[in-house]
Amino acid sequence: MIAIETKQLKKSYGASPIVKGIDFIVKQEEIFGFLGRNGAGKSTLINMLTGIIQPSSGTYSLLGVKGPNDQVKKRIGVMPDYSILYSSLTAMEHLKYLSALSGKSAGKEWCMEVLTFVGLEAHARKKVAKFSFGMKKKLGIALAIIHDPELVFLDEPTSGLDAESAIQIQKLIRRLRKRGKTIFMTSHNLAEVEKLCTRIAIMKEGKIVKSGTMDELRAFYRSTIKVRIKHSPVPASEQMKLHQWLESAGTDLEVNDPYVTITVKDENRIAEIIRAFQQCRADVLRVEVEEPSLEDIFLDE
Ligand SMILES: Nc1ncnc2c1ncn2[C@@H]1O[C@H](COP(=O)(O)OP(=O)(O)OP(=O)(O)O)[C@@H](O)[C@H]1O
Repeated sequence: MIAIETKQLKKSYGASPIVKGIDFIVKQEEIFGFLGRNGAGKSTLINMLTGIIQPSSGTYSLLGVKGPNDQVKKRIGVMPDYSILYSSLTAMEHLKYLSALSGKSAGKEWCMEVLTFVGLEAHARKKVAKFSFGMKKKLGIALAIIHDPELVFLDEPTSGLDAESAIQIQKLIRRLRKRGKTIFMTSHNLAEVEKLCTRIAIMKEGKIVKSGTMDELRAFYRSTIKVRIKHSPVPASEQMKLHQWLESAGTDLEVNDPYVTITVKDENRIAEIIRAFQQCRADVLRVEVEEPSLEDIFLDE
């Protein structure tokens, strides 16, 4: 079954478009990561999918049901912002009271099982006032799964955490998947989604600029090769011809004598470029090839 499907989902505030027509599909039991910088529109998207805000246009469905839909809401879990936690309540009280509020009161045993799952079993009776930030995030995940949902939304589950706590949360997310849950998470940490997610979408300024498995994204980026060539002077009579040829051979052409920089999609092009210089009676003195990292491309996109 398809866990999430959106079609041209949009959200504007006044005249400002924030999410600009998003189409994607998340299959069941995936950990799908939405990666984007601050302000890309990730939280706005999650808030639309979880029914907190209404889309301006477009449609979405969750677990095969067109949203927003109260019945399907019971089958999804949303990690709350830690600021909604009550400092005077214990972890156990949070689970009991908040599950009662949502209409399906959780028993003590089940609450304990969920707290054990997130690693808070020893802190069940501790007041949240005494919780570290990482413990609050774990309690947030516990609250998201207390009603045993099929699909779990986690908005920046590890942001602000130290490395060790982030790893604990990442392990927790993997274990959720092993239990058959579908996870939709946002992050601005490329290394994190690379380790954790089965597929990712890169979001920039309200649009998806690329999506796929990490292997697919890497393959795409590997096919982008930046070549820098140092050459001997090109005879004036040949310069125009060479320039025109180079323009057709790749993109981002920069000519800065004695260097030419060009981006090509296929490494066979490099040999052709060298031959083109020779045919124009110039020698290639040096070739430097740079394959950009995913991080470079992501930041440049
Ligand atoms: N209620 C609102 N009214 C007006 N603008 C808003 C509102 N909510 C969000 N925005 C704007 O929408 C843009 C996207 O915000 P959003 O929180 O979705 O981004 P994000 O990718 O989740 O970023 P972050 O990682 O910082 O949370 C921002 O420019 C934000 O100021």
